[in-house]
Amino acid sequence: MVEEEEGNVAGFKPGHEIVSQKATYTVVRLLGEGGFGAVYLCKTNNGTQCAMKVEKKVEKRKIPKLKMEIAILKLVGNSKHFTKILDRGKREKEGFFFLAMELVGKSLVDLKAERTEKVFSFGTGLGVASQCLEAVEELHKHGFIHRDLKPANYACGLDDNKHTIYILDFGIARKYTNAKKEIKTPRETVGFKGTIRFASLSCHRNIEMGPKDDCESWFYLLLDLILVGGLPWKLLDEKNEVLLVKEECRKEKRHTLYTGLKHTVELNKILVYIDSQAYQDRIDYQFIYKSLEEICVLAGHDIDAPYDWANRNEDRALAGADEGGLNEGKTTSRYEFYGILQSFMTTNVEQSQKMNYLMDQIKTKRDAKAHSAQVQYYSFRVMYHIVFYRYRLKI
Ligand SMILES: Nc1ncnc2c1ncn2[C@@H]1O[C@H](COP(=O)(O)OP(=O)(O)OP(=O)(O)O)[C@@H](O)[C@H]1O
Repeated sequence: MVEEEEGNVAGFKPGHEIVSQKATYTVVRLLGEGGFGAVYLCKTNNGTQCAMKVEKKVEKRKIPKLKMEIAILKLVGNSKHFTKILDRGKREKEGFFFLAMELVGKSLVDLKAERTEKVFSFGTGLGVASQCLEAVEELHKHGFIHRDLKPANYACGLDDNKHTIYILDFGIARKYTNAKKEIKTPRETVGFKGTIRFASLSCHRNIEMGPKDDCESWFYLLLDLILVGGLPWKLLDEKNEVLLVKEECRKEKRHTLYTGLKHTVELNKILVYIDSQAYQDRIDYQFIYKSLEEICVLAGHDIDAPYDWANRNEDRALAGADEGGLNEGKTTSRYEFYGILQSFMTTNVEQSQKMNYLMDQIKTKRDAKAHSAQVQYYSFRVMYHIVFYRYRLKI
């Protein structure tokens, strides 16, 4: 995410207790870290598990990001695609805010990375994307835009909810309507918010974002779920270079958006519709759902069929979450090391994918010299993190 990066709370070790008026939460392990905090798998005193998001109190940040998350989760209530709030509060002395919420499963990035092809099957991709949009529609209905839609910010549910997709992380969401439910007057210029790969054209151009910009990011997300080669700007990191490719994909290079995909004419109609919308426009979500369904039918799939991961039993949140993780001493360090390593690998799945891509290029002898330098760079980064954490934890 491109924004200020500080205030992480990633220091809780397995066994650490967070006490609230409602319950005592024992940290089992780190689930992930983001720009503003960390998320832990916790156990309550009655044995139930939950996800605990923690944000360090930072003087500079007058309104904690968690406040926005809590406000949104409260607003949407029991909506299908949102995690339920279990507890929330502030630990004044330790200087952090927390939000205990319903535990969900793996993120779409993790689920995709588990597949040999590194993308979902066409049917799963379209079905999942349709649910992702339902979540966004709900958010828009309540007057908020997300501004950071990407596969990492969606996850599948656990157990009976494996077929449900949840939207996560409202840290940079923004209210786009006023108290009278009217659309706010757009600001003259705005700073870049979100993630370069999934950012809308307006976001790149510092233009006020509305619901249609979430939809544009959602469309990139849909392609990211099913495109074997990834989005055309996948290997670029520089904001302006990415914008240039996104613009080209609206003109002479439109076909490069759909390399290897079927039913591209129908898919492209969705993007044409999204691109035709303006900041203040009301989105016709039904048109998009119907289009996705029709594309599925054309491709011989059922949009509601079980997803690619339906028959897998293990869940990331629960894997390795046994009592051993709470032991003292060396075992604790080892678990912590695995937790950190896992979280590093999770947050760097994109880099791993980049490495895989580069390795393929080398195998096919395309520009081998340049690519092997990049592979060396990424391998070095992974090795550095492993050595650094082993040294820090003395294991
Ligand atoms: N309810 C949950 N259950 C299980 N895992 C979760 C839950 N909420 C978040 N996570 C995981 O925790 C990690 C960090 O979550 P999240 O993106 O919400 O944090 P963040 O600090 O707001 O990050 P960002 O930098 O994107 O703002 C992700 O890997 C996510 O999948």
